[in-house]
Amino acid sequence: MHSSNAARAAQTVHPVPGFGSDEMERVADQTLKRYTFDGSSVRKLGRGVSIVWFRNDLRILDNEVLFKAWVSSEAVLPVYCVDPRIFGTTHYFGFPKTGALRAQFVIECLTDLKRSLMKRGLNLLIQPGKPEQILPSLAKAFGVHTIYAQKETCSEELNVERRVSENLKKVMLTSPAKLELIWGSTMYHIDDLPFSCTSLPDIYTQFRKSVESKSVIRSCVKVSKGMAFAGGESTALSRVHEYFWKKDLLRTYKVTRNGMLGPDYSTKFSPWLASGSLSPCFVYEEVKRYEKQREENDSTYWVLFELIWRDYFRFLSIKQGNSLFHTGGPRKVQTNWSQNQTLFDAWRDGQTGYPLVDANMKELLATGFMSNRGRQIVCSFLVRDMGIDWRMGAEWFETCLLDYDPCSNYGNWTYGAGVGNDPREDRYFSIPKQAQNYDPDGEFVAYWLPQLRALPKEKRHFPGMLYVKPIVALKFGNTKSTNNWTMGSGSRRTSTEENSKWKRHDRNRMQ
Ligand SMILES: Cc1cc2nc3c(=O)[nH]c(=O)nc-3n(C[C@H](O)[C@H](O)[C@H](O)COP(=O)(O)OP(=O)(O)OC[C@H]3O[C@@H](n4cnc5c(N)ncnc54)[C@H](O)[C@@H]3O)c2cc1C
Ligand SMILES: Nc1ncnc2c1ncn2[C@@H]1O[C@H](COP(=O)(O)OP(=O)(O)OP(=O)(O)O)[C@@H](O)[C@H]1O
Repeated sequence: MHSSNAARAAQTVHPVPGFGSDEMERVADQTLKRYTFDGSSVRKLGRGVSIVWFRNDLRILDNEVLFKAWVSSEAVLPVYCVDPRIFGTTHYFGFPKTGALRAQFVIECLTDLKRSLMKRGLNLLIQPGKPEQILPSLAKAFGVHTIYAQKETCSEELNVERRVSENLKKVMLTSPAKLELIWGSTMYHIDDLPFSCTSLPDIYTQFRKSVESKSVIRSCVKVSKGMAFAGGESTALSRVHEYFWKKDLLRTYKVTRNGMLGPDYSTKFSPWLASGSLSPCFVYEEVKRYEKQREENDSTYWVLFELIWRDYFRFLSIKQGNSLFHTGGPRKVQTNWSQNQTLFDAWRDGQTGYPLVDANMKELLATGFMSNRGRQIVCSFLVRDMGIDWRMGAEWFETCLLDYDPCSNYGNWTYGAGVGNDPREDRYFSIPKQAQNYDPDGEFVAYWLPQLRALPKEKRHFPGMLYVKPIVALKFGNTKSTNNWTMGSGSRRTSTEENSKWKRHDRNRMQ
């Protein structure tokens, strides 16, 4: 981002959570106190040294990896590897694999984690390099018996896990350290699913109903005072406190969640969930506590409903393997996507001529975040109105999103592109309808495109000559293309799209 843009963005973004550092620390300490016990009920049988390899689980609260390491050894070495591959490029289109904003967010997570660990007499070794090189040599140097880490599911991460194991055997010939991978990251534990991941239902609703009726969400793992961890996830815990308790927004989540502007229409938990600074089981327990103490309604349930989507995409990544990243998706749908660079650049830079799309893309660039509504709109616009290869959009999201997670990102993109596992998904988001329903006064677009603020509200979404010319015509709209781009050049058509009328596409409401 240019520095002038950055300065402008800094003035227009809301801090989430909106707490000062004192309040944040108080909330984090109080929350962790509730999740702390004296350790007397856990027998610490372990001997020797173990490594905790932190990956996407940058927290203390409800961290089973940390807990297992603690009970199974006398000394614990926490390590985070700054893998140079995450600063490489995305697979097909060569975007930066990690955009600057997510890199900054992860640095903040690490700083906080290190600070909390140090408060309690542990340290976090943050080492640049590949895990398969760093971990075996540390394991050898310290005579480590086990490396504990959270299990991942996508091939890049699985390859790293495999290489770590292989190198442990090479480097420690006589008694190699074990790599013990522990499930985490979802609300429903993989071992508690009523089916194996290979027979995961292809329809979300079937998955949800089945886990809701047959599985139980495990209690959070309690941290121990003896182990003396606390507070690394201060901002995450503060945000939960702020959203649920202080601002009392959980009560109305279901009616506000489709908003796009400001910090409070939705929880904004996703960056912390993705980096693992926040446990979804902790969020579940907080929802239950809120329901007991304040109110139980559709909104309180709906946060869990959304978290079950998150779980679903994680489990799907196991079932689908690399087909999740392939152009035809898990259903191997044959489509002639365009990779027209001019169209793609206009989308990426927020220069399409459609303020609703452009404002969302500017928000993504400036903040690393975009609302769920916005993501669905820009995804539909890219794949349906522009006919561009959905993987270009997905890889750009991979670069930019603070909450980037391969399963949720590629899972949602395959759905949006109509190549996901649910054959009923074929969704077109009409820009005029979305604008009318979700930004009727043009407040969102005027926020990110200040030049539109001077216009009357009803003109902000279709400012005509006063704004960038629309780069393509809408498939089901009445806006004329101004650069002679026609449906044939780079657009894709499927018979279902041609036949479908605009319908309400809120996936969640449809089910
Ligand atoms: C094209 C596209 C790409 C996406 N990429 C990602 C991604 O890389 N990482 C990511 O975490 N989410 C992704 N999402 C899902 C969703 O947009 C974000 O999780 C949500 O906007 C985050 O804001 P929030 O925390 O305020 O959500 P809330 O509305 O407050 O929801 C609470 C939590 O539920 C989960 N959740 C909500 N919606 C979804 C969903 N559709 N799929 C999976 N989990 C969901 C998230 O963990 C979220 O934090 C994507 C959605 C689309 C349409
Ligand atoms: N965590 C991840 N984040 C992003 N992409 C991932 C992740 N894990 C795996 N992938 C992607 O999955 C794909 C790997 O699948 P596969 O091994 O079939 O690829 P490939 O043979 O290189 O792909 P293709 O045959 O399509 O060129 C790659 O696109 C890889 O980048």
